[in-house]
Amino acid sequence: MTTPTVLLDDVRAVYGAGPRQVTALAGVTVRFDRGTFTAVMGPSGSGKSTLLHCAAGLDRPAAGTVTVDGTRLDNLDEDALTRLRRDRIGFVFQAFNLVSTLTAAQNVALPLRLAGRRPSDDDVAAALAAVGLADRAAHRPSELSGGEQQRIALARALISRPAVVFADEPTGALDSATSRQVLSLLRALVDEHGQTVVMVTHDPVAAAWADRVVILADGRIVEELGGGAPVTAELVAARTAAVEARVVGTTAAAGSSC
Ligand SMILES: Nc1ncnc2c1ncn2[C@@H]1O[C@H](COP(=O)(O)OP(=O)(O)OP(=O)(O)O)[C@@H](O)[C@H]1O
Repeated sequence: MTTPTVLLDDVRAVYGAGPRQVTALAGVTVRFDRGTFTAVMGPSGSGKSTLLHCAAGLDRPAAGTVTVDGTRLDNLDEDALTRLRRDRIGFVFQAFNLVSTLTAAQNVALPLRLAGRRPSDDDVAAALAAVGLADRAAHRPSELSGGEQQRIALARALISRPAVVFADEPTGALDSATSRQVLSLLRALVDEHGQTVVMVTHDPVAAAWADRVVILADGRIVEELGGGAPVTAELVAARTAAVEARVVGTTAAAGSSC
């Protein structure tokens, strides 16, 4: 059996306290194996971002354990957790992707420099070329489009080779051609470099690039697609719509009993 790159074991996450407490994850157990590409889907509010944040060590779960690359995150203090995130985890998040004062090349080199390893200019140039941005090396993030910024984040993941890349709606703001570019780069991280990718998305077409789709509802995994069988956009759309209908049905039934 392969060792999971990321393992969540009965993870619970809550926000707030008292009557306003919200259970965002109600006991999630899931593994992401090395060299696999998983899409995480589910209705709005189902816990997708919370799952990603817990798995990436950005939030600490209320209960349960998260293991990344063999290290249990609950055993780490904040400094060790920061180092693990920097060294072993790649982020393709729209909110905190790139450092605005650094050029594209400097942003690509940043995680390795912080880890005390200085990538050569050639390595940085090769990573930028791989994402089609060789001619943008000296640009700052504000001088790049949203899609180009996402690709810079991917170039960073190419050069620092983290154990796992977490992507939160990486194609949410992109046109379909740029989306395809970003998704094929994520696919290449898995197929050509044996890396592990976990991507939250609402888009069945994006999810169809993954090997496996995990569907959340109300903080629980309610369905998994893939695992050998092909994941098509049509199948993903049908299954996510069915889950959504069940959630809406449950909410309507709960509402009508008040
Ligand atoms: N900071 C917070 N404070 C209180 N509740 C929160 C907070 N963040 C998320 N929640 C709640 O936790 C639940 C899960 O939220 P989460 O953001 O993980 O869902 P999501 O599936 O990513 O949603 P979306 O698709 O809309 O981004 C929701 O009910 C949400 O309202």
